[in-house]
Amino acid sequence: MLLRHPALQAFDFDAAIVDLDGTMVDTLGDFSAALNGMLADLQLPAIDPAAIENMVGKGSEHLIRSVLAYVEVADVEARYPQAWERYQHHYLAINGQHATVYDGVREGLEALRAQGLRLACLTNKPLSFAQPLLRAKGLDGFFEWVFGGDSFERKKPDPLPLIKTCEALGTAPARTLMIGDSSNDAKAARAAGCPVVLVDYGYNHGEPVRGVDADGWVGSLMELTAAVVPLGA
Ligand SMILES: O=C(O)COP(=O)(O)O
Ligand SMILES: [Mg+2]
Repeated sequence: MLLRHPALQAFDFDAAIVDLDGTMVDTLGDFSAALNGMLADLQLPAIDPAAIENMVGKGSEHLIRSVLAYVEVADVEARYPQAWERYQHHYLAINGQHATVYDGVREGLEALRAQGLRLACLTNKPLSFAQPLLRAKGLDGFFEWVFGGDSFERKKPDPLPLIKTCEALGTAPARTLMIGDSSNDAKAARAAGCPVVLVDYGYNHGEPVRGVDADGWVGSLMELTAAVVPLGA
């Protein structure tokens, strides 16, 4: 664990905004099942989860376009509408079945709530995927707000979704901690003026997460809070 922001060391925040894929839930199995279902329907070759991992993080539209390009579709835009329709069909059918909550997430969220922090979930996933996933994993009750990649005009790494989430929470960005797993979360947080801490186990486009401009890195949400919250005290 490395925390280099004074507010992180004192853990002096009013709220936290938590990313979903790669931070709270390992959804690579879901992505793989839905994308390979889509590819089979389009009579295209299958893709390996290891290749998918590097494409996750910028929302479903970007993911589908990246996968179509990866399997060497000649005209990605021509195939895109059918691909998106098939992807949605498969994703909603399997949502959560091949996904697991990372160790320390539940305990970490409980500790953040015990500190009196307001919590929101902000993901680039479509809201219609995110809400049932959080419910299926028993994580929905932690959050006052859940926003998806289609909740606002622009997605992370644009700061707009973070600014809008702070507005919904009624908290100042400087007192609202972003907890994520990728450069999208960190860039959005920097531009919005939120401190940002990254977990070191998620999806960061195949790049080392410690190379991202952030205020700290942790091995789990529990580790983040255990250092600062006297549990049981
Ligand atoms: O669906 C994605 O692209 C990733 O979503 P995330 O913002 O929860 O990491
Ligand atoms: Mg993520």
